Amino acid sequence: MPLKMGVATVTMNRPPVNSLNTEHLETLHRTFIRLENEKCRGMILTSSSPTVFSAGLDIREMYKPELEKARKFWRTLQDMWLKLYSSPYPTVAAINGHAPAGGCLLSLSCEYRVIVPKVRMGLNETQLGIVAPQWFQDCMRNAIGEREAEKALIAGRMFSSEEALKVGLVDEIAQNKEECIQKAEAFLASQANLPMLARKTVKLGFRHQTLSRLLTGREADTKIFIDYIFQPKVQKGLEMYLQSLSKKAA
Ligand SMILES: CCCCCCCCCCCC/C=C/CC(=O)SCCNC(=O)CCNC(=O)[C@H](O)C(C)(C)COP(=O)(O)OP(=O)(O)OC[C@H]1O[C@@H](n2cnc3c(N)ncnc32)[C@H](O)[C@@H]1OP(=O)(O)O
Repeated sequence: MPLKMGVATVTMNRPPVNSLNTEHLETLHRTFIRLENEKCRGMILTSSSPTVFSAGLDIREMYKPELEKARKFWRTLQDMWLKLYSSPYPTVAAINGHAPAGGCLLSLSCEYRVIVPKVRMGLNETQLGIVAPQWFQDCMRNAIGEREAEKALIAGRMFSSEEALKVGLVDEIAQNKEECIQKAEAFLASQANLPMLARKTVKLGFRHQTLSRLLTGREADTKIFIDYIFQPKVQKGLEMYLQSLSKKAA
């Protein structure tokens, strides 16, 4: 996590696809706490993979899990997201590869998004026969508005880079990762002279409702997740999806 002029670049590096397991989520959470403590002036979130930003939640964490491990997984995801979404410093996602589901959530939790061409992003859960949790949905709604979010979530739509720009899911398209980082740095530079306290107060004002909804209902949210994934039909669906992903690799 190099810090240049107080700006940190956080590069996710969990090959092959930066899927989010408990350990990876803990690392991200610790990183966001550290950046806050070190009074970081801005953060760029990106990936070391040339083709994938993040494949979202690690499906193996939800397939035939032990109860306590599944609870810990979900609470760690909540912790990581609460820290990122409420960060006092400006945040940019440099989306240098595909960003389905939880990968899309990570980018939606940043304030500004730059994407490279020919990749896809979106909350595709419906297409997998699972449901994007309420706070995932809220993040999409906050980014693109009620009507477009409803259409996208019902369909589990994956947007191309160009479609994402058109609907406002991302702010800019860059030609490659290098330009993506340059544009991310330019956004952070544009924020640098704003009074930090005023800036973060306005940001939290906009995000307060979405944050409170999860903060006040964390246990209920965890219970919904546990009850949902332990259903036999959901487990069957996850099994088939995992098989289809590894068949693709064979
Ligand atoms: C409103 C009220 C609601 C109430 C109800 C709520 C209830 C809650 C329900 C539960 C919520 C669950 C939320 C889930 C969110 C998620 O994030 S689910 C994850 C969704 N992710 C995906 O669908 C992405 C799947 N992956 C891909 O599409 C592709 O891998 C890729 C486009 C990202 C990259 O493609 P490519 O580079 O060609 O790599 P692959 O060959 O496909 O994969 C390599 C390797 O990685 C494995 N893998 C891929 N993705 C994942 C993953 N997400 N988890 C685990 N593993 C993954 C893949 O199997 C390959 O493994 P092997 O090499 O075969 O071992």
